[in-house]
Amino acid sequence: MKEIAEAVSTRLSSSLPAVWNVPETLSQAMDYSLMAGGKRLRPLLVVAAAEALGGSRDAAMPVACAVEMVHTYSLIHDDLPALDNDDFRRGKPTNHKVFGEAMAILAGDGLLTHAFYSVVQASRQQGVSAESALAIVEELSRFAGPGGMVGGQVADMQGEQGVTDLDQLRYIHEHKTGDLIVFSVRAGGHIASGNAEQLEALERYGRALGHAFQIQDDILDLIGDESKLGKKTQSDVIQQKVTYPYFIGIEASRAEVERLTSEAKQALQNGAIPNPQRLLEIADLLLRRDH
Ligand SMILES: CC(C)=CCC/C(C)=C/CC/C(C)=C/COP(=O)(O)OP(=O)(O)O
Ligand SMILES: O=P(O)(O)OP(=O)(O)O
Ligand SMILES: [Mg+2]
Ligand SMILES: [Mg+2]
Repeated sequence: MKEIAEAVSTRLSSSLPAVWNVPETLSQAMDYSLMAGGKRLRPLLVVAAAEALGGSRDAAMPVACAVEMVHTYSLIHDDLPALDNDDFRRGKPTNHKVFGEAMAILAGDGLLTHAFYSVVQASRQQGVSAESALAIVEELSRFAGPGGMVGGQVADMQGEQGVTDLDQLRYIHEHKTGDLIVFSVRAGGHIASGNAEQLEALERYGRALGHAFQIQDDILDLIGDESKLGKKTQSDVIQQKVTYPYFIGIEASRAEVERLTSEAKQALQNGAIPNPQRLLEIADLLLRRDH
């Protein structure tokens, strides 16, 4: 897993073609957050899902980088004063604290658009079929866009201002966090030309994993270690956010993370996925994560 994360970092750090003459500050701002020490979970899921179906790591790499670009843009914008107004992320000052708000907005815009360029490179450089690339572009727009992550972020923001019930909270989790995780595993499936049954199994895995992941994120915001997390805890309490622990308490939230983790693993065990081992390990790893 470390090896994959390193390969992703290497490719990400050289992903803007030199001939484009990108303004120096813009590429620095994009690089700053791309290289700030993320866990590379989503790229790992793209690669692991592709390999679980016998696809190649090289073919998965441009799409793995694309999802990390979208994820990174979302964190830069999430931290802006107009949204969560956070000063630290991954132990470092947030993008707007270093480059200013205007440049942070534009660095996010640059990452989002460049992600689609990177998906196309899977086809141009790695021989992923044009049809698979088209499916991946379609799903990236859907899962990251208004019907996906952006919609979830809007619901999250509106939830801060009004009443949220458990159903609405599930909607927020499903979209703001779950959809990019579902995208990641489905994209890996497309790279390996998976069939409908395989894509469905990967989606069910990703759905349960994404939900578990956000509940764990909310637990860590309450009781995690700031030095491990690299950001201030208690931000949900301060912003009066309604979270799983708020509704059902920490112990029940933990139990829910465990239940969802086994649900995720179960989804891979009906024989549709030939090599599910790494995906199963990732699920267990996330269950135990402390940052
Ligand atoms: C449109 C918009 C602004 C959307 C923002 C959506 C948003 C902030 C969702 C939160 C997702 C989440 C739990 C991130 C932490 O990921 P992680 O623990 O994998 O982070 P890492 O990359 O630092 O490891
Ligand atoms: O800042 P994060 O990554 O913990 O996400 P959220 O804003 O969804 O709490
Ligand atoms: Mg937020
Ligand atoms: Mg935030």
